[in-house]
Amino acid sequence: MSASVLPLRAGAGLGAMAVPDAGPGGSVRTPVLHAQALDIGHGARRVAQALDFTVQPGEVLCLLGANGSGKTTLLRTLLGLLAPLAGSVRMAGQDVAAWDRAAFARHVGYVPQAHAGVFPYTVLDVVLMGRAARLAGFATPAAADRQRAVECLQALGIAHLRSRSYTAISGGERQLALIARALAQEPRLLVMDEPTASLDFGNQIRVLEHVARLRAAGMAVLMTTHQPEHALRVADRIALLGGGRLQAIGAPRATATPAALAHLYGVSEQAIRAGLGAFSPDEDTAA
Ligand SMILES: Nc1ncnc2c1ncn2[C@@H]1O[C@H](COP(=O)(O)OP(=O)(O)OP(=O)(O)O)[C@@H](O)[C@H]1O
Repeated sequence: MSASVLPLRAGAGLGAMAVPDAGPGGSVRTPVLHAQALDIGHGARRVAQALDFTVQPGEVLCLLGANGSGKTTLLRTLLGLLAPLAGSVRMAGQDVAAWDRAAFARHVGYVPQAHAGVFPYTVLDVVLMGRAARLAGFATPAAADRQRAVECLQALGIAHLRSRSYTAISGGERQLALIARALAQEPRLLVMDEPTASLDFGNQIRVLEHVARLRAAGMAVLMTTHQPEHALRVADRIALLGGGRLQAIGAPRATATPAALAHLYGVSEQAIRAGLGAFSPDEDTAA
């Protein structure tokens, strides 16, 4: 993968109705995302309730939770794809439901869990779709957009796949293509649902390294993962979702303690420590 950081454009979101909020360091900034008293679920079925948290500019927030705890339901609610059962979601200070969808697509990029896809677009075409949010009306992508899409493919180490059909590449390659597509949007906030789930060890590390670079370039990232060691590696803050509540949110090593993870996943602390190995947080030195 290229070591280059994809530059972000300033002012991609809406600044109107911005609500200052205390971030992880206690500083007052306008959150990229702010969930307040949020209840989530499907139809009448409540999956989690009373969720309160922010994502700050340039912050990586990792969401951990057991299977079925509601991580995907939460992400889909934050993105306006599911209606909140109660409470609100604000992006850059404005309620998600009130955003113009084109402006929203410039503010937020979404990397869903990789799916097979139906239409045999080339990988480059799939990534170019990420540029659509930045094109006026029905304008077709310009050479600069194609160049940008290729740069995103290069950044994820899959430029060699550009002419291949999206339906005829592996699940891990599709995952990387979806990340490249979201990067091509140049969003202020990147929301990723288990981005490393189907990747080999090398690509998992590359994606985590890329998350760190995006953060350094000022992009906020909200991602779910089933691997606490990944969260401990890249997160500024970790949130634990379980039992229908946000059980904790805060600094990685103070939040994802063996005791908290044992409670979250329903296994022993000893098993957690063994599973985390060198990543096991030392609670005596937790920040
Ligand atoms: N479309 C749906 N309709 C009704 N219930 C759903 C729907 N999708 C998910 N659920 C239920 O909502 C709950 C939360 O599911 P969700 O997919 O958000 O969990 P998750 O934490 O992302 O799980 P995993 O880690 O297994 O991906 C589960 O009980 C699930 O069965």
